[in-house]
Amino acid sequence: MKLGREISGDGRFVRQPNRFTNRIEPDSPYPPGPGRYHLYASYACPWAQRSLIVRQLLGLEDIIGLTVVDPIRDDKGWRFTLSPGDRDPVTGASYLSELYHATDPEYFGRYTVPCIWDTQTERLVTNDYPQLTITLETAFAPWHAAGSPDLYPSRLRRDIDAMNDWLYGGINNAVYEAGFSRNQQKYEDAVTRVFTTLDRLEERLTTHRFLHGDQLTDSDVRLYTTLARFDPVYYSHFKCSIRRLTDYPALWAYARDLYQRPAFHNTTDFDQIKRHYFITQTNVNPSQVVPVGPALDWDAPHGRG
Ligand SMILES: N[C@@H](CCC(=O)N[C@@H](CS)C(=O)NCC(=O)O)C(=O)O
Repeated sequence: MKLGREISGDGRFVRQPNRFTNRIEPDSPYPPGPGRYHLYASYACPWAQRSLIVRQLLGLEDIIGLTVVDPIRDDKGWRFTLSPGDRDPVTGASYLSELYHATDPEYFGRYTVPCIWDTQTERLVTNDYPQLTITLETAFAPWHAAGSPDLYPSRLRRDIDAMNDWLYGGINNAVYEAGFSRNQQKYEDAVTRVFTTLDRLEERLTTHRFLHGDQLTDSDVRLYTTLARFDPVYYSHFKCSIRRLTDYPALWAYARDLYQRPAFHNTTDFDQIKRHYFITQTNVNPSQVVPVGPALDWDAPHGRG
């Protein structure tokens, strides 16, 4: 993978900015509505799985289309080899990069999931993954299924935003900083931050069912996609190996509590996750050998009510 531009002079991984940041919102060039927008995602990717979970939790499957990319990227990036004829049924493209170049012929960064395509203008609207779940939770509210959870309730928005920022720096992106670091000290800084964050989360989830109390929110979705990958991938591949998720009783039970809900379970594919990281990230795993374990019982009773 092409990380060259994202490794700073001191060996630190600094993630590229999101290139497409238009918003789907009422009274804008991209108003929300059924059938117009199409999501491109990978089951392997934690940033993309957030949108997959939220789309299912809110019952938006018939409102926003979906194409899932092959978990294994080649040197031209994400491929549509899971779709009939190896082509995206919506655009006819073979590679996700074709959508990026159709939107901006000068685009030179990595071609990332998740992203949203507008079938009317035939352009990418956004690959701004932190905003994407919020958009599904707010702009698409008129199309949420009856009885679906309010993942971004007005009274908690400030707390959710603050928690999400803290999760990003402390764990969601910190595992990547540890894994992609080319400098011992920067790696140690990142890995220490990961485990300080997990220790604090363990304390919080010992007394709270979810991050913000009794109600499942957007923050839980963001934490879950990192926890699901922790023992199978980040522990070994990204060298986040001080402790395992399963060494934290409250966090491990919390992760199972979420996993056992259909929207989380249906979008968690451990095989695709492991094959993606271990085969595609040859900068970290040149042999491309995929580990067999770990054997984890995600279906064990969580005991959290
Ligand atoms: N959009 C963000 C985050 C999303 C992201 O990194 N997605 C990964 C998969 S987890 C991706 O699509 N990577 C493509 C690549 O590295 O070529 C970014 O630009 O870093």
